[in-house]
Amino acid sequence: MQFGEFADIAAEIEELSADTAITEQVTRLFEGANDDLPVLARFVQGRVFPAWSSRTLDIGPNYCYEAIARAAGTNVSADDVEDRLAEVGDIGEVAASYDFGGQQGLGAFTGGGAGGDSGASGANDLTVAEVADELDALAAAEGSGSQDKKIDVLFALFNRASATEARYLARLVLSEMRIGVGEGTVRDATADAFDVPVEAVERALQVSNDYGEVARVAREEGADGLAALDLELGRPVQAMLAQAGSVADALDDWDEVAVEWKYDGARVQIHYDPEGLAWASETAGSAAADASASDDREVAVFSRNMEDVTDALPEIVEHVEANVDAPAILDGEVVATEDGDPRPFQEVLRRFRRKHDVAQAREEVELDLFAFDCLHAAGDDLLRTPLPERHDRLEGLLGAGASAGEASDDSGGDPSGLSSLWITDDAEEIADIEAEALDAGHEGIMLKNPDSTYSPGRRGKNWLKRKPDVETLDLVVTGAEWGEGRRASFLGTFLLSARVGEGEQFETLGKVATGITDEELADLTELLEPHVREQDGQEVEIAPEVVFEVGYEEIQESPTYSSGYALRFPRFLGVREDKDPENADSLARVERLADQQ
Ligand SMILES: Nc1ncnc2c1ncn2[C@@H]1O[C@H](COP(=O)(O)OP(=O)(O)OP(=O)(O)O)[C@@H](O)[C@H]1O
Repeated sequence: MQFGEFADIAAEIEELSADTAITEQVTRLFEGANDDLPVLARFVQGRVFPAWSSRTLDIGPNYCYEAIARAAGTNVSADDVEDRLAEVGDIGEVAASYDFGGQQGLGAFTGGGAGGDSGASGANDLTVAEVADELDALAAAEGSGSQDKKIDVLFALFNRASATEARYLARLVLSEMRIGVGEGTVRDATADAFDVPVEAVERALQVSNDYGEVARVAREEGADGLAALDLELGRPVQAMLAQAGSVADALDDWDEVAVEWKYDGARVQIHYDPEGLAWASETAGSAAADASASDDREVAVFSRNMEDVTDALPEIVEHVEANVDAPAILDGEVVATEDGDPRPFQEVLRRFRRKHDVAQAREEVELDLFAFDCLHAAGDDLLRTPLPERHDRLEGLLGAGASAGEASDDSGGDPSGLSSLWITDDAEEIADIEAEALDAGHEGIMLKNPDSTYSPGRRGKNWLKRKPDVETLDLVVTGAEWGEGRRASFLGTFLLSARVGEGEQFETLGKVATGITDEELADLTELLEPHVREQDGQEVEIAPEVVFEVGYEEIQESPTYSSGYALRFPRFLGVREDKDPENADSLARVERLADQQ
């Protein structure tokens, strides 16, 4: 297909606003695409490379302005281009505003690829394939003088472009296509153009992460071909994502909840094959130049954006080589630690970006892996497998540690890098796990549906990150209960009250027993014992003297307590030593908060 034809269709799509009309246009584009289909499926979204690829053009906007200026003529400078951009705000419009062509520089004839032998504009002879090849060559330029080479390639393309072609070329190069075509449009258009179920396209996209390849397979092999596409070791897939949610949501929706620590680090997807990553050797042609598919590595590590960060994380590579004993795709979090305690997650991101002196960076910032999921184990794709089974396979791969359903340990993981998973329907146990995670310096907990499969790229309801408490309450302790067993000498459960009026009266609204460590229990007992007024069996009445800060998920109307309200899932956050009962939260505030929910 001529690039001009693509540019005309892009211009038509840009004029449309209805999603259905846009999908129809993209469908027509795909139907008439011939060999260019994979490239068009990317270009129309503004992508030059497949979604799984780490490749970028790696050309700064200034170099692009420079190439446009050179193609526009001797009296135009990169600064002029930038000034015009500041005025109109769209690089496509700026590029389209110049009359390109006929600039006889070296670059006009040395595109570095297929388009070398044609000169002046107006010839309208740029093809989609040529543009793709030239951009491939541009991305491959590296080393000294590479920016000049890149400018030459771009100049040669602009020099042959009509105004409409230049508009979409410039936007493509700077990743600013913005014609209203997203991933969903391409998925639907692929299904419509080649008469395959949209679910089949969706699944194929999830496993391959390659819009071009999926469109080609849909056309040539139909639904069966799509069903045959599988995960490839070495080719990253999109990570499953989470929504904000509460323990109440989780317990209301599922019989049991799978609970994990929410580690404070950065997401990684690790591909491992002791025989060498298959995707690296199977990809031929331009894809072989891909940074993530260029050698016979055993381990590849990808960031949440599917950037290849393998070289920046040698200790993770070594860890996987030492601990994993079969081909695998692991999902997890890398955490920066110092003496076992997590450091701010920005330190991990800094390590991800590090290209030079990696050995020194490794000395400065220690990294630990917590693998919490597994998409492939020893030849089996596990996307359709429920979470606890995936976790069992993960445990099998890492060969040690805690397993699904086991009681809490105190590390949230083990030295092999396996993250712990607890399955429970007990809100108190969940709160304890959260308190441990927070104590260990992590972000909190993830709540996952134990029946859920792995859905790449989805921010669904099956993974909930527990919302931090929006509000906390400062409440007065007016009673307590002695603990049991090894906690028998400590006060354990604390009755909480809200203030009425100036603090002469208090009304109860809940009991808190979670979020408190053994050490804190001892301190709280010492603090409260002098205020005990009366004792009846295990229960004691306490004079209103001490104020607790308490988190909760919800305030419910309830006849159980004298205030007429009850806190759902209250958690102890600390003693407000700076507050007297007279400045504790009032029942009026509790009522207001309950109304606002
Ligand atoms: N046990 C875990 N399971 C899943 N994700 C976890 C876990 N521990 C830490 N995480 C991190 O939490 C993120 C889940 O939240 P979300 O999908 O909303 O990503 P996000 O947008 O990066 O959010 P956030 O900024 O809250 O981390 C994951 O991407 C991952 O990096």
